[in-house]
Amino acid sequence: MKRVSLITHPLVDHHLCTVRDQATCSSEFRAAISRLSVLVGVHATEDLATGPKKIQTPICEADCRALSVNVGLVPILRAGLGMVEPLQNLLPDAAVWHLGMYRNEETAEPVGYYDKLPQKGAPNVALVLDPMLATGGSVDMVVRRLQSWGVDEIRVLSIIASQAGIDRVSKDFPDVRLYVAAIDPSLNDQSFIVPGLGDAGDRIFATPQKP
Ligand SMILES: O=P(O)(O)OC[C@H]1O[C@H](OP(=O)(O)OP(=O)(O)O)[C@H](O)[C@@H]1O
Ligand SMILES: O=c1cc[nH]c(=O)[nH]1
Ligand SMILES: [Mg+2]
Repeated sequence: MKRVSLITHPLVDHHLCTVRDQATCSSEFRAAISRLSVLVGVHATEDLATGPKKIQTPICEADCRALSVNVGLVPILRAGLGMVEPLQNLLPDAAVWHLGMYRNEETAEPVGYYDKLPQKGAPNVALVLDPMLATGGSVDMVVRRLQSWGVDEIRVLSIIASQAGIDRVSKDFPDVRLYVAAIDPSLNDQSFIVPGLGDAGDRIFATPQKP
């Protein structure tokens, strides 16, 4: 099983230029995040289980295949919201389970602030959505929560990950698969990804970024 998939595609390269560029406005940033999410999402779903399904076409009966697993989308608020619609377009029947989390600015440790997961009804496969995987602390917390909920298989979809974040999540959760459009080499002293793209949540929602 491949644990970390770096999606390589000319369109990934092209749209990464847009999201990295500090001159990109918020609406163009959202559009590029959406396009990148589709490219990552197609790869992250390419081996989902399917089963046979007979379909009556206008001409005759056809032997088709349909998804046989229950897939849930788990965006990490806020920035993960930018990846929901493109993934819903690929998986129109998927439930969306929101988890709210922000990083403490001094410690970069994640702080949970929204979690309404019910007791039961965990999906077979959860696709965790967050454009940025920096220290890996937020994803670590979310994976633990989803495991305690009873999700069988967890896949993390990010646009930009740091090498340190990937190493941390892979070490802590060898069964969790990661799908990313870019792996950046380092973190700065505020635990922002370098070169990265800045604060994804602020750029998606046009809220002022701290210098
Ligand atoms: O890997 P980590 O070090 O945990 O960092 C990544 C997290 O930080 C960002 O969220 P942020 O705290 O900026 O919240 P926001 O999405 O509301 O802007 C980002 O969207 C991830 O959730
Ligand atoms: O580089 C980073 C790190 C965390 N969150 C972001 O939005 N960007
Ligand atoms: Mg943010």
